Amino acid sequence: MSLENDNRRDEQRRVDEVIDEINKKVDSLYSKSAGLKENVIELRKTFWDDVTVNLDEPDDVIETQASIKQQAELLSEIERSHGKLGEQLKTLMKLKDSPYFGRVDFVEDGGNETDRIYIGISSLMDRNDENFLIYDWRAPISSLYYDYPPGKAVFKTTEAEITGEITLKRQFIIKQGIMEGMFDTGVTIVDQLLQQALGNNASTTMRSIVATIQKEQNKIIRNERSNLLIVQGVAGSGKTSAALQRIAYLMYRYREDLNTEDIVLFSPNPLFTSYISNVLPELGEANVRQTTFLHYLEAGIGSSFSVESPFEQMEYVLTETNREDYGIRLKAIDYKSGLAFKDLIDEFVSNLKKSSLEFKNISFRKEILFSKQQISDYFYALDKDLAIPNKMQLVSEWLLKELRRVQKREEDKDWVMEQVELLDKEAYLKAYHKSVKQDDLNDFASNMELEEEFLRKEVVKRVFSKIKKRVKRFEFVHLSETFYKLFTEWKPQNAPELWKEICTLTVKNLSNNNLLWEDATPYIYFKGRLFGDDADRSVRHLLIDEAQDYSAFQFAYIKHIFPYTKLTLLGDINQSIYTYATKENPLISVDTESSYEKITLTKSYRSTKEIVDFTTYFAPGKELIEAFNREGRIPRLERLTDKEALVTAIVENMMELREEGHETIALICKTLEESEILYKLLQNKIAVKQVNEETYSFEKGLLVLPVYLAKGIEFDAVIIPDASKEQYFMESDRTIFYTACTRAMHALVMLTISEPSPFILEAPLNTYDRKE
Ligand SMILES: Nc1ncnc2c1ncn2[C@@H]1O[C@H](COP(=O)(O)OP(=O)(O)OP(=O)(O)O)[C@@H](O)[C@H]1O
Repeated sequence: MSLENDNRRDEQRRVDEVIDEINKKVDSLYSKSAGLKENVIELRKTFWDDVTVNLDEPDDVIETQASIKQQAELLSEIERSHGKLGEQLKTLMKLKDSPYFGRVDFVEDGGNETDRIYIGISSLMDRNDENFLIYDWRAPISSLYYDYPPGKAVFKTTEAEITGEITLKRQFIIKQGIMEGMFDTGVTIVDQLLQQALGNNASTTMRSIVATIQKEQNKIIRNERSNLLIVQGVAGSGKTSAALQRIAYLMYRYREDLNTEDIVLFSPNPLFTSYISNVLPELGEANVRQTTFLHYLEAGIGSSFSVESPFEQMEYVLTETNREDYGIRLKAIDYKSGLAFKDLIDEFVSNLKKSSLEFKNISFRKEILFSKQQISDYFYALDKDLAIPNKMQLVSEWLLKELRRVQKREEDKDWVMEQVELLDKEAYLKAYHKSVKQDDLNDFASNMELEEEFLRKEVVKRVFSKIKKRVKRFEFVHLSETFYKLFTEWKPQNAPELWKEICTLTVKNLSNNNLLWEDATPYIYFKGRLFGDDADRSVRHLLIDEAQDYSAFQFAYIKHIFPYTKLTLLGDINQSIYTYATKENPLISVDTESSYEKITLTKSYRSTKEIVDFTTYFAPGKELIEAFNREGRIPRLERLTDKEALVTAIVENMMELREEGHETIALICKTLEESEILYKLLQNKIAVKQVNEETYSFEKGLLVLPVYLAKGIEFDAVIIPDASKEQYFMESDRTIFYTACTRAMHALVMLTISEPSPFILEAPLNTYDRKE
């Protein structure tokens, strides 16, 4: 006991010393930063003093511009340095609160000195910049902490592999500079700390997990060699957490040449985007580009169509079962999600080389400058062996040349003078200077003529620049009309079953400017095949969360447009709520040609042992699911007599859960429709908030939402308001029900008026409580 006390005292002393150092660094940064701030203020005040302004002669104008540029660059350089100091200060303030969370004592083979390695969210050197007081958790040496228990261990630096022995492994809980807990550990990361972290209430934003990263998760975070990294992890195994720490790791490892814009994260919905938005800033990193796949596609599709969201498609599949064309739509979704449809599009595109491309007239002031027929003739007269995108380029160049000719002709027309009057002051000034410069020997009258000529040119140039821009974007092609032909005139060789009916349905939607979700990726793929190089070279790393919900076509498209990007796919095949995704999904099978690495996570950290044990019985896949040993109350199934009793039961359960200390309680429904009906029933009885596709963040309390919007998110307690046989019965409902149940951290309550879902009955009676 006394040794333990001594150790603790020593460690607290070290914490105090490190905080002392931090304080000194903070003071020195403050004075530097104050100096820079003064510089900025001073420079802003005296900005114009050091600029030589002279606009008399053209040379003087150039000199003036250079002088302004120089001064502005100086100012922005100082401002940048000021910003960097600000970031350093922020990190130091975080370290001051909790300088580190772990320590490993390491003796390198062949040496006899023990290195004490303290690990925190950022590195800190001593005052002479000689020794590390704290190592960044991402430093190569820190992996010892995550990967090994005491004993033989090894870590890799960029140059070598260092072997040795860990003689001590210690974890700390330090808050506001005070050591609140300290554990020496034999296993990788001691359960006690993880227990504490997981026992907390759910939060409306996700937390970072640096102090308790598990060995398997560390493999994902630090993986550098794979171009395609696939992570299959059971519900709550820390896939999203690992993805975010991985981003932070990459930002650190490649800090010299990786910017936040080089990394993109596709998340399932905007609510989720806001849910995870805190993690990277918490780790001292700027947020990367986070978007949804829908958003990404919409940007490329433009305004010609309104694009159905994956959730609208889901809602249709779940609720519109009585629609006449329901069966056809399911067939269409199934077919268009697969690679056979991609091949069909390729076949159609090669057909377009011969005929059938639709073009648009290029008109100007109600006059057709180039008719669609003219453009088509030009296109089809080009060398047959050229690829379509090359031909598009040639057509565009031809049109631009022709447009320059028309532009010249238009300059003398009457309409131009009317427009000249509407020009801004700047254009007049420019024209004046040009006319003076060009002929200063002329008399005043001829200067006026020159000026008018310039102004006319300016007007026509402005108008034509818009047309030229559109030509450069190949807008002379009627893309939607050509796509439309895929489903109308064209007769494919390998048409799928019910192709005619699928076409009728597609045409109906396209004619109403609706692009169904299953058509969105094919459409943009088709666009790329016609217009060419659509590869996105700006993205170095793309991470896709909830990857099980992407179709084979979508994956193929992603690989096609990000050919040079390293991909990390994270998902759980047990949670594929879109049935088509289970086919040809890389989480299950990847073609053997491509090199990839797969990491499987089997331990679930989110839910209590009771919830994991119960849900494992009806998990759709056969993967091993291990519960983390954290106890809670047993899941409960309540059978009620009618709607009124159901509402009462929701209110009562809610009160009870609140009393138990749960703060975020979610009523998870199968569909949006169900959640809207329930919301109306509850609205006047209890404070409840509805979450829909437009919800961008949520607060603590009682929420009602459909399961597909709860994806990736967790709550203290989950109530399934209709866990009946009618609601969750078909095999395709299994993943939905499983996903809903696994959102719960501490408590799960299922309510039903009629017979309970057969999935619940697959679990033995001792894994849940039944209240009749
Ligand atoms: N190593 C860890 N230390 C502490 N908490 C962890 C750890 N790993 C996971 N967790 C916690 O477990 C919960 C689930 O993690 P996360 O959401 O990342 O899992 P997931 O695999 O993405 O889940 P799902 O697929 O069900 O959405 C989170 O609260 C997360 O903070």
